[in-house]
Amino acid sequence: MLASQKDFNNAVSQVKLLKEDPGNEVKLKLYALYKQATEGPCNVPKPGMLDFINKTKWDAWNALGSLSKEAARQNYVDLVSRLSASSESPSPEAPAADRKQPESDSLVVTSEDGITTIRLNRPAKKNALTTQMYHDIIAALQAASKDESAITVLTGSGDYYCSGNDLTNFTHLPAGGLEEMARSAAALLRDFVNCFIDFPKPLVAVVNGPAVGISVTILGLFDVVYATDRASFHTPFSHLGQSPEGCSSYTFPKIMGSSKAAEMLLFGKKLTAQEACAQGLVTEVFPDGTFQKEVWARLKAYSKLPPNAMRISKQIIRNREKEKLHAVNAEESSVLRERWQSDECMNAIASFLSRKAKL
Ligand SMILES: CCCC/C=C/CC(=O)SCCNC(=O)CCNC(=O)[C@H](O)C(C)(C)COP(=O)(O)OP(=O)(O)OC[C@H]1O[C@@H](n2cnc3c(N)ncnc32)[C@H](O)[C@@H]1OP(=O)(O)O
Repeated sequence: MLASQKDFNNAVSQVKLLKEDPGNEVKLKLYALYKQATEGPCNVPKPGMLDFINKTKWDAWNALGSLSKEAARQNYVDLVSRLSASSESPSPEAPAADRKQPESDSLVVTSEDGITTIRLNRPAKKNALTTQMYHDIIAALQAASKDESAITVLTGSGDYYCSGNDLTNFTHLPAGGLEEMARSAAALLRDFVNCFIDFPKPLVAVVNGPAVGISVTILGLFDVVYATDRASFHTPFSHLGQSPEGCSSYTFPKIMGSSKAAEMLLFGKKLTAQEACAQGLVTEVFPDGTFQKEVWARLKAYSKLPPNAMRISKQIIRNREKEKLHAVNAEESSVLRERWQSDECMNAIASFLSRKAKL
């Protein structure tokens, strides 16, 4: 559930009461989120090079891209709540007191009205997944599986749902070189996907914009996928010298039939939201203008259903598949470990990073 105008007004007042100065970087972030929440995307001319302070503020606001006013309001409220919590002594009554917050601001986890929302929050990079974000999502899913909420949601901030794996992850070579990088990425991938396979509660994807790579493949492991009509679904693995993950080599043919799955997974055919819905990957498509309102109203109603009944029903649906899914995940991760060390893959990533290639 997104923060209300009242929550936002309270957060604005709370900022003035902070006991510690949060520092310039955080203040800049608060400024940008405030402008986005109250005025929408940056729509004023860029200040001149010498107007250093206003240019820095403009850059911060502009970096939020087309993040919706509602999401900016939510991010502002979350940030203020974290700042307030860290400047006060811990209170045992605090609602999410025992939830370990993600290591970085690139993931925002909130719980309200029976719904835990995990929000990818790197809009300037189209919510591309850094190594830290994979770890944070694993931790967030583990916490959500044990918290009080009935439903868990994954969504994105800004105009993209997620542009997939952050391709710069491959540039941070450890001491053991490429081989070690591929080994640890494969282990991380396997742990990450296992969390989706084993997640015990209803898991819903709120796909707020285009989705690429691993953010598309894991949709086959969600219970329900709602998408804006602006969303698209793209798995360009061959273009990147890579191969499918997220159990998609098994779930996609099962969901959409083998030839439609092959067109996506081998040839990288990008689907519109309507096409993805017709092929069963998406549950329902909503007009972008009413997407957030309609989806959250519906989820709020579903979250009132008896949670144990939903868990047990999910268990019956998923249990007979689990062993197979784990085996598929292990195989896909091990094939990718080899792929990531191939010339095809290295050349594709180098091309993207040198700005020669884009999807
Ligand atoms: C450990 C587990 C590993 C699991 C493996 C998973 C496999 C995959 O997920 S494969 C899919 C990988 N993703 C991509 O190949 C997408 C690459 N990005 C693009 O082609 C384009 O950025 C876009 C089509 C998504 C968007 O294009 P658009 O023109 O609208 O925006 P940009 O100016 O390109 O993007 C803004 C900004 O964000 C950076 N960025 C976007 N996506 C990624 C990404 N996946 N990795 C790294 N960086 C990304 C982009 O470079 C721009 O950055 P700058 O503003 O600094 O230039």
